[in-house]
Amino acid sequence: MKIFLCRLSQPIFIWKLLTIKENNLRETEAYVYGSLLVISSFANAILYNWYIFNLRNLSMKVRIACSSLIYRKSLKLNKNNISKTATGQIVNLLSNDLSRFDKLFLQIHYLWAAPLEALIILCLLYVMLDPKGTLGISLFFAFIPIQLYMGKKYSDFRLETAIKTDERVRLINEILSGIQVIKMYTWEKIFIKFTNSIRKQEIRYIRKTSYLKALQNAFNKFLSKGALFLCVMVYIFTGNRLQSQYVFVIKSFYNLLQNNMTTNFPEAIKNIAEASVSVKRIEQFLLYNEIKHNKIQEMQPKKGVYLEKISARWSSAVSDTLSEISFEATLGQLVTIVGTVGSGKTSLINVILHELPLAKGRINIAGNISYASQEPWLFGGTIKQNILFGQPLDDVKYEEVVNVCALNHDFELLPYGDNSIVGDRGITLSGGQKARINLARAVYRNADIYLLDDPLSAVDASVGKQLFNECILNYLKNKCVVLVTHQLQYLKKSDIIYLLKNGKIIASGNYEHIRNCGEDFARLLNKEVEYEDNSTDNAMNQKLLNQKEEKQFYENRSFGTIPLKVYFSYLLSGGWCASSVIVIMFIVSQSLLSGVDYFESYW
Ligand SMILES: Nc1ncnc2c1ncn2[C@@H]1O[C@H](COP(=O)(O)OP(=O)(O)OP(=O)(O)O)[C@@H](O)[C@H]1O
Repeated sequence: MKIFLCRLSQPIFIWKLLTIKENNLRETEAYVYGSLLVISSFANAILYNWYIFNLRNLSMKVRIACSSLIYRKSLKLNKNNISKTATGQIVNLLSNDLSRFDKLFLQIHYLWAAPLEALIILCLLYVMLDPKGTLGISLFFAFIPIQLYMGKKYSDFRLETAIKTDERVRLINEILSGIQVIKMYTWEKIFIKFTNSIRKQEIRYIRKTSYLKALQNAFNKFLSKGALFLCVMVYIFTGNRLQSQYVFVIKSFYNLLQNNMTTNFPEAIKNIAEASVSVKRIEQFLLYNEIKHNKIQEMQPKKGVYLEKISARWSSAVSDTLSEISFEATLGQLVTIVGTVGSGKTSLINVILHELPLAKGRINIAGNISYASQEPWLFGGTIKQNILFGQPLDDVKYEEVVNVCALNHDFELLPYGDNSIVGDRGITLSGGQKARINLARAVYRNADIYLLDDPLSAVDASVGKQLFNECILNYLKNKCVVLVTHQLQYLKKSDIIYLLKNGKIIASGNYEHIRNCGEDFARLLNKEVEYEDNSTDNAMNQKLLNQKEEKQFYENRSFGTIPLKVYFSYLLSGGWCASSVIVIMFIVSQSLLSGVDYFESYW
């Protein structure tokens, strides 16, 4: 409000100074108005900067608060919803969507301040000069519905762009995380095609937004000059003699309007429209279901996992992934889950972790859980940090875990042992090494229940045997261990085996019992062997095929600084014709704008 008063008072003081003679003002009064003009300009500068500083501060706080909200939410999402939310979407929410708040806060007050200011200027012109002086302002008001319509269009385009950006960022993330595989199989061209096609769709919406922006800018430029022109013409054609003070004061009022009504007001509408899309996207993300942790029910005699006739599905569109499953694993037991590929073993582990919500049945987890996922996950840091995962270092325990997970030999081979950095610009580990570090992280954590999802698949037979005997059978002997495996040779040592088929338990009990209860178990054994043979053959064939392709595909690589021709090709990427038109239009429009200003001063 104070800024408002400072800005509006300036043309009034200018008017008073210009009409000294007509109003027979004394010299001291002229000094007073002159000083007030300087003071109001100075106060305006100070207050405006203070206002912007506070708004930026506020928008920064809101952005940080929302970032941490999204971050915390992403940690609480259950797996079902994580699969709906690609990493790309979260990255887009954190970067693109939240950045809309910065602009929104800077401009939001113009939504009410600009029309109010226009209204006050309308009254001032009416009182101070002539009713005709107000005519041009009506042009500003006439354009408000058009600007609101454009705001709506901005919001539509923003939503479409955001969806396409999500897709593109997700694809790029996947390409980056799997770049080694892509390069190994020489799939670069296919992925370049995918990326280009998604990028093209994204650019289509960005282009529409840019056209709208250009149209709005053209409107705004026309509006400010057109309003002044209309006002002056009406004044002359109604028989008045044009005086310089009249033009000067009207122009300074219209300059204020030009800033607020033709720049800040439409920007405010555009930013609100874009931010409302971002708010909806963030809201949708925050409303995703979270992992629900059941309270430990102490009535169970022993710590462990108890599932009673549970059914669960990943999405309502598919049939039950798991149906009518009763499962029990208690402290001191090694419980093994076996079954063909896709039979629901990992899904069962996800039910225990509360990642997959139950459709039916009861679940009771007594004790805390440590989990080693089927796909090893490592973060950028040392191997030691990956194993400790924030837990305090206990040297003896750490040594033991490294031993039982058969990592000692690997540490000897690595340049800095367990202090070697993995991930970005660090060393690249083999699949087996990653799997064992993943297992070591789970084992190092002190828990009652250990859920180990197929940790023995990525290692060779002798290391697998060592892991099973030393880690699972010996080190974790007093714990409740739930092991998912395809390695049927280890089943003899299991206390209970659950045989899964199509999401149902078709047999459970000890090894002898399972072996005698039907032919499924024997068939499973044979299938596993067949599958492994086929998959090896397929991998070999694929490799040969790719080696053939590799002969035709050469990778280009350059060194040194970026050559000038790269900048030129960037500038001309829209085509010679479009690029030349842009340059010519820029020169012409700038000359016209400067010409208008020159003509105004001459006139
Ligand atoms: N995150 C997920 N979102 C949606 N569906 C899933 C998800 N994880 C698994 N499924 C589906 O659930 C079914 C069972 O898969 P699951 O991974 O549990 O099998 P599995 O027995 O562990 O297989 P494998 O031996 O290959 O690990 C499959 O049809 C799979 O497509």
